[in-house]
Amino acid sequence: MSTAPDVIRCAYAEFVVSDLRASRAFYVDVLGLVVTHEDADTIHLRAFEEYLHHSLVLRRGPVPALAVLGYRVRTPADLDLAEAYYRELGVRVRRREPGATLGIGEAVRVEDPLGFPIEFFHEAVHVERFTQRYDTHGAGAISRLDHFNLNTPDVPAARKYYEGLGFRVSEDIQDSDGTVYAAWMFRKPTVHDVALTGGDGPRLHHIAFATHERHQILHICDHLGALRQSDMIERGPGRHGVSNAFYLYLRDPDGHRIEIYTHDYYTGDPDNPVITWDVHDNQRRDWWGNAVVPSWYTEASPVLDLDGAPRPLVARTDAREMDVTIGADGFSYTRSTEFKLGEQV
Ligand SMILES: O=S(=O)(O)c1ccc(O)c(O)c1
Ligand SMILES: [Fe+2]
Repeated sequence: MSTAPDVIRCAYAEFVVSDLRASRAFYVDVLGLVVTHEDADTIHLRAFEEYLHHSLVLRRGPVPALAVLGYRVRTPADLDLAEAYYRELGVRVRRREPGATLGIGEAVRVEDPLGFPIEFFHEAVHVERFTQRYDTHGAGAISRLDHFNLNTPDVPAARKYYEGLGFRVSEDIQDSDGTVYAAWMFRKPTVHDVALTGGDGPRLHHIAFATHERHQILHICDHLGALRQSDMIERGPGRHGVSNAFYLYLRDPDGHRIEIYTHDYYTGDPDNPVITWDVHDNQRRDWWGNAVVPSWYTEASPVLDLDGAPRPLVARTDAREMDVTIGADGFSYTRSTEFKLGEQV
């Protein structure tokens, strides 16, 4: 294989949304993201610690879907490496002129081997960093984009592909037969830039933004309650087993899943130990043993190809986590010698 591009981190996502006004009310008025640019068809948003043009683009369109996930690479020369690397993989590759993505320089956009639309870029417009603009932060201040979570049918194959890009595993979920249900992989020194969640794919399971404090997550819950929009809360708040982050999952007006996630832990040393969880450990997904709602396992956003058409799904053939345990409750244990029957839907 030719040399892979040097990926620094996950950097942005572009969602197609059906009602830009309703999406703006959620992402700006509730989540408090900063508007870098908006027009009749798009809103470009960033979180408070971000100084690149955007980390989320909302684009008005008929079919809510993921349009692209952006990874930042270390140098402009990495774009040539990306182009050669993906052409060698035999997938569709497009070079994009500076500004083809507003605020972003020259880029290479591909349909990766897992079926996801991925954009590699280096140059981007710098905008005001609101890190200490406490005059603008709400009580639910969001600091930055943290990770992507992807539904893909074959987690070991997806792990191998991402290892080829220099990503390392921090944690995973397996069973005693060696079936892998999920894996968390990183380039920046945190638990993940990308998580691979076993399921029919390619689908986007969620993107996550990080806050510094748990109370900021709790405020978002209270804010949604005050708006009588608590139905946007899908799962949590709670404490993850994997990653140890305090978490909340929201569904935006089109159903795109957004996680709000307190900072996890440092993974930057070369000997960072991998944590493997038993799929029957009911503290793996929620440290307090709370069940994972079924929709969290079954629902996700479709993804578009480079022509803007929704990608057909490939069904997972390995065992499904929801079949072997409902979230953190069904047929699982708190202490490995004491199985308990949880509720099964
Ligand atoms: O539910 S898990 O504890 O496995 C989990 C851990 C980290 C995440 O970012 C996530 O979405 C889910
Ligand atoms: Fe997540």
